[in-house]
Amino acid sequence: KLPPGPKGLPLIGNLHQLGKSLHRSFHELSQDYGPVMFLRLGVVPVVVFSTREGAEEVLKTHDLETCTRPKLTGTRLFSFNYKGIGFSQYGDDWREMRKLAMVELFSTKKLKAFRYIREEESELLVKKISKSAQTQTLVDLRKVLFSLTASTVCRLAFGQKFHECDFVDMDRVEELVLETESIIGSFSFTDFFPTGLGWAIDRISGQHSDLQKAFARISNFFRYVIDDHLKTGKSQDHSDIVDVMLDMINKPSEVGSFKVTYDHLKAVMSDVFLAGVNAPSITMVWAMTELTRHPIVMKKLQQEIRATLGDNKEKITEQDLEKVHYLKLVIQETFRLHPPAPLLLPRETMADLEILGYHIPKNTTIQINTYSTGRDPSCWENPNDFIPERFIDSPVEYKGQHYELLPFGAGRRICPGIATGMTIVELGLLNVLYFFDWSLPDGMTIKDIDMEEAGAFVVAKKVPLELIPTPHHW
Ligand code: HEM
Repeated sequence: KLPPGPKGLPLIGNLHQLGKSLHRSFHELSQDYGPVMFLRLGVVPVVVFSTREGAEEVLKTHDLETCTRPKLTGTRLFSFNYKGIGFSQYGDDWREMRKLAMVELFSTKKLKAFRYIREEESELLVKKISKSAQTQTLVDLRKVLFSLTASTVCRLAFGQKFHECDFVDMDRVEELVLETESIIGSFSFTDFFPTGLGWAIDRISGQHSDLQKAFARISNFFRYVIDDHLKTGKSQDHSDIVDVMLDMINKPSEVGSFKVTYDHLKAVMSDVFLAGVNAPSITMVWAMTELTRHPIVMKKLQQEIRATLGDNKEKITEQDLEKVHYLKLVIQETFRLHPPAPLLLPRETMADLEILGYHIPKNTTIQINTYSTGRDPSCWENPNDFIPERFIDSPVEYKGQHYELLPFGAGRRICPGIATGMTIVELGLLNVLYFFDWSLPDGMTIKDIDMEEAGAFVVAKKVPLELIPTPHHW
């Protein structure tokens, strides 16, 4: 007994029923076909789960059988043949690289040690915005917040200060991340049609050459970072994960143990670059968008922040984050309505399974639609409204234990960058909201704020959020 789903056409299955935005198409179809839905994308069977119960069954009860990733043309290329974390199948490469990143990048020790990097980068953000504030010019929040995350994450992981480095400029980095995410998120027909046919369509449509070009550009960028490490020895700031992996490549340990290669190194760089840079900045932009649309919430939040932290502080530190409770509720509510990766990353079943009374065959792609769970009226009162107060006295958190709110996923493949990502988001927003008051440009009202989304597996606000900053006078 397969789950119900829309009737497909020969060869293409249900592909014609999906729009550009997969999570929205799945959401709409699930209103007709129910919370567990079966589709066929070309030859690939897909089951979509749209409720808390479904997400919990998959990610908690069947964690081990559903924790591999499907093999796709784009993900194979950008994970250097599945040598990294995010796109790799469950197995030795994934396990070893995730373990290494947990120690060298995400451990509590590293989080504490790298605090000064996040604080310095946030101070730079304030300086940058202050310049626009003096002249009362518009700030494109996407640009400045992307620059904050990109420079923080790349400095943490690659030891590279991008503002001082001669082989990269921030606009190029943004272009590179967005181009790569968009090309990975677009369909390769090779993955959905019988071998020869899909292969031919991808060559005629240009998909194959677009993938190769984007891959060449990103590989080139990684090559620069690696060469720079080899040339200068240990990096400017600290010994980073690139240094550690280069050591492992050059001095392999005892026979029989796991052998780290350049492909592992580039795949981990690709993970950090693609998974770590965009999601925090997208979250901050959505939070600022919702706050601008809800001036009462903005006012309450800024009053709480300023009353708690006191007047005329010169600098925000990470210790301040523990004191600003309402900011955390605002971020949770932002995640509920705007999860940056609404379908998480796709999973694949490693065995035939029985889930919620349905048969799910081995090698089926599993999609968890957190866009739907975040708007499920059986979990949330007035689900379409932005109400951070709903989390006061609520046990629900974002860390993968509450299946109605899963911005970072859950289970074995949960995001390992939760703590890093959350600190960047909290610190960035706290700086932006403590030091500045924000207004819409002349002639624009709240109603004019466009809420359209863009992106395939990472979904951002499509139209830039441009606001005027004014320094706060105490
Ligand atoms: C607001 C910030 C972030 C959000 C919302 C976010 C969200 C996610 C989500 C939804 C997944 C898929 C989880 C699943 O399939 O269950 C994921 C995976 C991942 N994220 Fe994050 N992420 C964030 C920040 C970061 C940062 C800063 C890094 C690294 C510097 C990072 C590295 C990764 C990696 C490596 C994976 C793959 C995990 C695996 O497959 O084992 N993320 N993230």
